Amino acid sequence: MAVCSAYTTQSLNSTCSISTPAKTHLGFHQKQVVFYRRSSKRGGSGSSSSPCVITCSAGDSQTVVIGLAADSGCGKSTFMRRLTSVFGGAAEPPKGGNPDSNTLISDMTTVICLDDYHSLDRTGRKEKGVTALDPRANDFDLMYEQVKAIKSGVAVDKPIYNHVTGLLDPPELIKPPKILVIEGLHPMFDERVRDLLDFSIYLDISNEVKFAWKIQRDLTLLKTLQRDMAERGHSLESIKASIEARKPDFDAYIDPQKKYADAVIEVLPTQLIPDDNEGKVLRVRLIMKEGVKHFSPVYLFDEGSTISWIPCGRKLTCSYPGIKFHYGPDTYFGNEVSILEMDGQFDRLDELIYVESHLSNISTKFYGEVTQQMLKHADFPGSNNGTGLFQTIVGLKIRDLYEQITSSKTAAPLEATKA
Ligand SMILES: Nc1ncnc2c1ncn2[C@@H]1O[C@H](COP(=O)(O)OP(=O)(O)OP(=O)(O)O)[C@@H](O)[C@H]1O
Ligand SMILES: O=C(CO)[C@H](O)[C@H](O)COP(=O)(O)O
Repeated sequence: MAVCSAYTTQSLNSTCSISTPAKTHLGFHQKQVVFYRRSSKRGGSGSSSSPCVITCSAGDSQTVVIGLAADSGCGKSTFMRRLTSVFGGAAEPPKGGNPDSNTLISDMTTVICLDDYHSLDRTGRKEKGVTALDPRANDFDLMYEQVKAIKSGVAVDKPIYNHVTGLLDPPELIKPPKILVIEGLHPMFDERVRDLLDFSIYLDISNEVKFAWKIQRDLTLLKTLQRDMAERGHSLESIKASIEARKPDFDAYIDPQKKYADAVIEVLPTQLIPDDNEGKVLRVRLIMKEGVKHFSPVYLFDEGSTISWIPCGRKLTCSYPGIKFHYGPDTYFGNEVSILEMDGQFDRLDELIYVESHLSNISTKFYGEVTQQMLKHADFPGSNNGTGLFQTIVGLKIRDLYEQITSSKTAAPLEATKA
C-alpha cells in the first residue's frame, strides 16, 4: 500500500483514485489518503492490489528536521532547552496529554524523543536480553515513516515510551511543527531516517566525563532524598556497572553515528590540569563539517588558519587553570572539518562578550547575542564552559539554517515565475 504524504487533489491523475481516508497501522493522521492504482488497461474502475506510486506535493510549509544523537545522560535535554530558547518561547509537554510524555512543544519547535520508538518495553528487553541501545529493541520502520510524514506536513500518532513505568503507552498526536528535533540514541542509525535530516548533531561525551555527570546527577538525587553515605557508595557502584553494561552496545550502535553528524560537540577532560580526574574543568571541541548546505562553520580570527589563543588578561578574568582556545582545519572520519576548541572555564559570564567578538560566522542577529543567551541560562549545566558556549552557537546556526531553508523555498517559486 502506498501512502501519500500530504493531501492534495492536484497530485491525482487519471490512473489513480482515492480510497477511504483512514488511519493506518503506521499512525498517520487526518490528511493521510491512501491511493490505489486504477486498472486503466482493463478499463476497470475498481482498485487493484498493486500500489499507486504518486509523488505528492508537500504542504505549504515543510518541516525542517534536526537530529540530535547522544547516549543517555549526556546533555540532550539541556541542549534542547538552549535551542528552543534561541527560537523564543518555552518548550512544554503536550497540553492535556500523558503526563509522562517525552515530547516538548514550543511555538516553533517540537522535540520528540526517539525512546518512543522502543519496540520492546522494559520487561520485553529483559526477557530477550537486549538493551535499549540495540536496534532490535527499536522500530526503525515506524520511526522513518512517521518522521517522513511529519516532514511533509502530516500529523502522526506517535507511540510513547513511559520511562516511569517502563511500558509503551497509548500514542499521542504530533502535528507538523516548523522545526522538528528528533533526539535520542539513534537519529542517524537508519539510513532512511538519516536522509530526512536537514542537520545533525552528535554529543560525544568521553567516558570519564559521562561518569562524572552521572555521579553528580545521582548523588544530587540521593542528597535530595536525604539518603545516607552507604547508599551513595552503593549508587556509585551501580552507576559504574550501568555504564559498563551499556558500553558494548554503545560502541556498536550509538558511537558510530558521529561520523554522519554535521556538527559534533566532543567533551573531554581538561589538558590544563595534569592528570585531572575530577571532570569539572572540561576541554570541549566543536567539530564542524565543511560543505554542508546552509551551514558555514564558525571561525576564530581568520578562517582556515590554525590559531591558539589564551584570552585571559585584561579583558577576561581567568582563575586557575585558565582558558585556552584553539581553532583550525582538520579531518574527521575522512571528512574536511573545522574545529573550534575551548579548554577551561569562565569566571565571569558577562565577560564572554570579549570572546564572542573574536568569533565569526556565529549567525547572531545582534552584537552580543551569544553572551545574552548564555547569561539568560547561566543556571543550566555547562554555562561556564565550552559545552554551554558551543551548544548556544549550534542553536544559532540551526536558526540560521532554518531561515535559509525556508527563505530559499519561498524564493523558489518567484524565481521560477521570473524565468
Ligand atoms: N554541560 C554540562 N556540564 C555539566 N554537567 C552536565 C552538562 N550537561 C548535562 N550535565 C549533567 O548531566 C545530567 C543529564 O543531562 P541532561 O538531562 O541534559 O541529559 P540527557 O541526555 O537529556 O539525559 P537523559 O537521556 O537521561 O534524559 C544533568 O543532570 C547534569 O547533571
Ligand atoms: O538509554 C536510554 C535512552 O534514554 C534508556 O535507557 C532507555 O530509553 C530505556 O529507558 P528505561 O531505562 O527508563 O527503561
